[in-house]
Amino acid sequence: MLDRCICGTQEILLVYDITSYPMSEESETQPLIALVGNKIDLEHNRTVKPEKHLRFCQENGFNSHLVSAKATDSVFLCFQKVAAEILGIKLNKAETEQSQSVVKADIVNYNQEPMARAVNPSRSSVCAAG
Ligand SMILES: Nc1nc2c(ncn2[C@@H]2O[C@H](COP(=O)(O)OP(=O)(O)OP(=O)(O)O)[C@@H](O)[C@H]2O)c(=O)[nH]1
Repeated sequence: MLDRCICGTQEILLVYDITSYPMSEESETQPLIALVGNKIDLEHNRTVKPEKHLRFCQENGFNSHLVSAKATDSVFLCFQKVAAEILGIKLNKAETEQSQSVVKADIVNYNQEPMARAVNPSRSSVCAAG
């Protein structure tokens, strides 16, 4: 996957500070790495299969996140999970659901449809969910 991210590149320079010894050999903890798949609002245009995303995470020991930077709810949840993992906190269901917006829709009873329209003609009574 990395080769795809840097396609068209002929060389990559890794620059470090010769006056500061790399911390990785002295530090006992390694940073957590997560793979974040963006644009999940464009599921119909998906070209990276979910299995491939998950396999890559499993093979490399990465955490997995799927977000849409456009529909920002999932981005907040992603950062919430990352922060919880760093702090060693286990998020409960209520905590993970609080950042996900609830979509509300009217329930249509077609048998009473004419009456419902007469009572509240300005409200739409049709809902389409994708
Ligand atoms: N639908 C959708 N569009 C997105 C999302 N995130 C970014 N985009 C759009 O994708 C385009 C590229 O976004 P950038 O923020 O410029 O990302 P980038 O990595 O610099 O993109 P490139 O320069 O194309 O590699 C923009 O038109 C964004 O509006 C998303 O979650 N959903």
